[in-house]
Amino acid sequence: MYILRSEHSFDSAHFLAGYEGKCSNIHGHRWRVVVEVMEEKLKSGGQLDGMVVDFGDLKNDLKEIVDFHDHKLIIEMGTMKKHLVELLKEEGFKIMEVNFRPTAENFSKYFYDYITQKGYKVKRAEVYETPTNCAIYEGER
Ligand SMILES: Nc1nc2c(c(=O)[nH]1)N=C([C@H](O)[C@H](O)COP(=O)(O)OP(=O)(O)OP(=O)(O)O)CN2
Ligand SMILES: [Zn+2]
Repeated sequence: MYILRSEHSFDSAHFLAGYEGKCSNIHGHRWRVVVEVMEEKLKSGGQLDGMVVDFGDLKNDLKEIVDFHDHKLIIEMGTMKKHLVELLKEEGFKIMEVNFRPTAENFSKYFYDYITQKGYKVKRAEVYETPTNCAIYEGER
């Protein structure tokens, strides 16, 4: 099995509604997203000869989704008063509402699913909240 690894990072704020402790407050991370894609066989012939996929394509696809989250406040839908969210948006703050609790675990599956849907055979996606804390999602294959 051949495995390629690519990574990209984004800076964003979040909070964990219902969490007791400092993470219930809005705070930020430099989120590091690492994905691995795999293939049993390398491409044969042409531009992609001897490759799993072109690193450039994987890098661009990962960057596109990761950059979309950069410098935003990411909140779980329904966990902040609607009018407060609207006011913040009116003030020009970038708020991104997601349908999951924004934990490293949920983000790892979220990025796994996105890259899979882009057509890659994804082995795993890792999301680092801090340099030493990381969640991993691996598909069942
Ligand atoms: N299993 C998980 N546990 C926690 C998650 C998570 O996504 N999955 N997230 C958080 C918070 O987002 C928090 O920001 C992380 O805090 P902490 O582990 O305390 O990390 P710090 O490096 O900021 O801690 P210091 O002690 O301040 O250095 C919590 N748990
Ligand atoms: Zn956090």
